[in-house]
Amino acid sequence: MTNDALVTFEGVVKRFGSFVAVQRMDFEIAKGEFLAIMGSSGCGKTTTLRMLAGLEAPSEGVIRLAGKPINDLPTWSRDTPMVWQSLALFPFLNVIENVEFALKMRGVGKAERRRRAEQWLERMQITEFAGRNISQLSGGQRQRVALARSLVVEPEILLLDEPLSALDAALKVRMQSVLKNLQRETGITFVYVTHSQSEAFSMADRVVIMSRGKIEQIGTPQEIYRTPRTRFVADFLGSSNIFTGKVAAAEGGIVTLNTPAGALSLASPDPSAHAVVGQTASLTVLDTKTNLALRSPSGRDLNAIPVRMIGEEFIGATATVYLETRDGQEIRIQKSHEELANLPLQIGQEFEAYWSYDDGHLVMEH
Ligand SMILES: Nc1ncnc2c1ncn2[C@@H]1O[C@H](COP(=O)(O)OP(=O)(O)OP(=O)(O)O)[C@@H](O)[C@H]1O
Repeated sequence: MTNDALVTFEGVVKRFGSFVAVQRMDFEIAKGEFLAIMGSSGCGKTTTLRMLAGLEAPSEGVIRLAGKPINDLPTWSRDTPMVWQSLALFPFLNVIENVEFALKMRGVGKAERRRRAEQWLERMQITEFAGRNISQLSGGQRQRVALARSLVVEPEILLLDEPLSALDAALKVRMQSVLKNLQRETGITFVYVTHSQSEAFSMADRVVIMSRGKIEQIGTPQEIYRTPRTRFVADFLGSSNIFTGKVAAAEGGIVTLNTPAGALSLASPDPSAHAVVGQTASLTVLDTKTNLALRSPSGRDLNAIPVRMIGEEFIGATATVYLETRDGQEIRIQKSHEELANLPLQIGQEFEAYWSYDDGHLVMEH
């Protein structure tokens, strides 16, 4: 365990009967870190959080909090305070009483409770609603009351399970910055389960990507986005074009794959890259790094493949152009409107899609 680890999962497995919901997890959460856990439905995110909260006991392995095993310790009897944010607000208490509630349960005196609750209402900019009933609040206001109620006890860890899922898009974005600032200011460790890539990637210091009870990758948003470790991660993020084939050559820092779209190469920055000739691998290239031209571009160290346009989509300042390779694979490019201004974007138009060897990333099949 490293010195700044607040939580460690050591060989943690969770079974429900014969079903394995979480397979051997080994990872650490640093003190003060904002960690997001993502993955498709049913991959074990909530189960992982519930084990951390003490709501489920691991079937195998050890979970440590500040060095001490907590496998069988209920949440309330731990030295390190941890709160579960998704508990519903009490409808029979008003806003400030909801926020005071946890302090009351901890035996904090009336005047002190009120003072601390008021501070948190102010911090969350909900002072004006102090006397209102919960039913008289909007979704975003309720969410802020719930956060104030969780944070007023100054926990060391806050566990959040899809806290923004019920909010509309604009409010979600606002709440993301509220949450991120709050986490930064308080230094409280946040463990945040979400389906939303934009939430995870905009707020978290590190992201865990899970699939079928297993950690596929854990890293900073940048690392995961640029260098997905597995094909699953690249597919799941949906921001790369992926070409799968067999390794045809791997020398001089260049790896070449034979794919149905043609021979494609990439510069492998890691000299010990584990590319083995004959093995199945994928080349991933971000859709923002894939370019489009009418004619095959000249230049060294470029991959170019013939494609035909099959659709386009405009969202805000960027456009996504959908294309099909000669072997029928769909790929995508994402660019600003200016970057595409000189191209005849019409369904059926033939183009060359191209990108630099340096923008390719190798994913070996495991
Ligand atoms: N108490 C339980 N008994 C049996 N199976 C369970 C139990 N709790 C969870 N599971 C199963 O374990 C798997 C992981 O569930 P979990 O709730 O952790 O997934 P999740 O990643 O949070 O999914 P979602 O994103 O849909 O909330 C699922 O297949 C689920 O059906």
